[in-house]
Amino acid sequence: MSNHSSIRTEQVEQLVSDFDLIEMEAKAKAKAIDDVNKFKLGSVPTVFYIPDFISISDQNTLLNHIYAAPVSKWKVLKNRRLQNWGGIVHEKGLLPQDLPPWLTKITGKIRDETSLFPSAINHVLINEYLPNQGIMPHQDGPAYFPVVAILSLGSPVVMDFTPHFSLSGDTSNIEDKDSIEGADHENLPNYPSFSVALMPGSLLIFKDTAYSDYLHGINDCEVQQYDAAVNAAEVLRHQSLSKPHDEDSKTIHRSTKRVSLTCRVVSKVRKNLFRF
Ligand SMILES: O=C(O)CCC(=O)C(=O)O
Ligand SMILES: [Fe+2]
Repeated sequence: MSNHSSIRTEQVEQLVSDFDLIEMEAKAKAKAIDDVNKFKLGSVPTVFYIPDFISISDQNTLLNHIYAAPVSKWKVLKNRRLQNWGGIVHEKGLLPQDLPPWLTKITGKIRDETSLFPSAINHVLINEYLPNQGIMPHQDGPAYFPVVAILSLGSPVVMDFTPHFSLSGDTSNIEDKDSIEGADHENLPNYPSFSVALMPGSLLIFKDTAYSDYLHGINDCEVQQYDAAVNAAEVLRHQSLSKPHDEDSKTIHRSTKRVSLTCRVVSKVRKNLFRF
């Protein structure tokens, strides 16, 4: 074989292997999308709840890393404590800091197994709540790509979603616009209020309308009703595996701390302090 044709053979082999790789990646992505679609919850686009996303031993390892951080890493707020990882989020973008390996292990798994994020997750907020603490209904800031993944550790809680049209400003898909001027948003059939119970080890992801037209929050009560939760059966399954409970009352007793990891992408990343 001449030199020429062997070079060409190598190029063809390289192309074939590149093509195989692209095909394998596309197949893996399609499979991840198929898999995550099985975990869609409720009627509002789009909420996913993946129970037991990480094992109990991985939950403990994560908690050990979180509590190994220096006390100064905690920012103390009135109703919770939080650690910020990945850098400072400014209006104009992220002043980035590398995530530690114990966090990239989990953010990489979230991205690979869901295929819902456009690029590597580069920001993680860790919130810690005592049993009587919560988070006010809010919408996540505009700096984030509009998909959020929340990994739960420790005590279960109920997260409430309530519609808030004025925040999104996009009412194009609502037929009766006059009706949203009034305060009675919650009765619009396409925008029901709903709750999701967040059990330890689970991953909640929300995007689309659930992200843009809803507020999310956690009540600051030690005892929370979960009968209206769209995944109420999941709580029963989880509780029957652990401790005795009162099935009739459908309540969660928050007996210990809850720790959550809010994982997001800040698309605009600042290269240095003064330029973008
Ligand atoms: O702790 C949670 O589950 C929610 C946290 C949250 O909404 C946020 O950090 O924006
Ligand atoms: Fe939030």
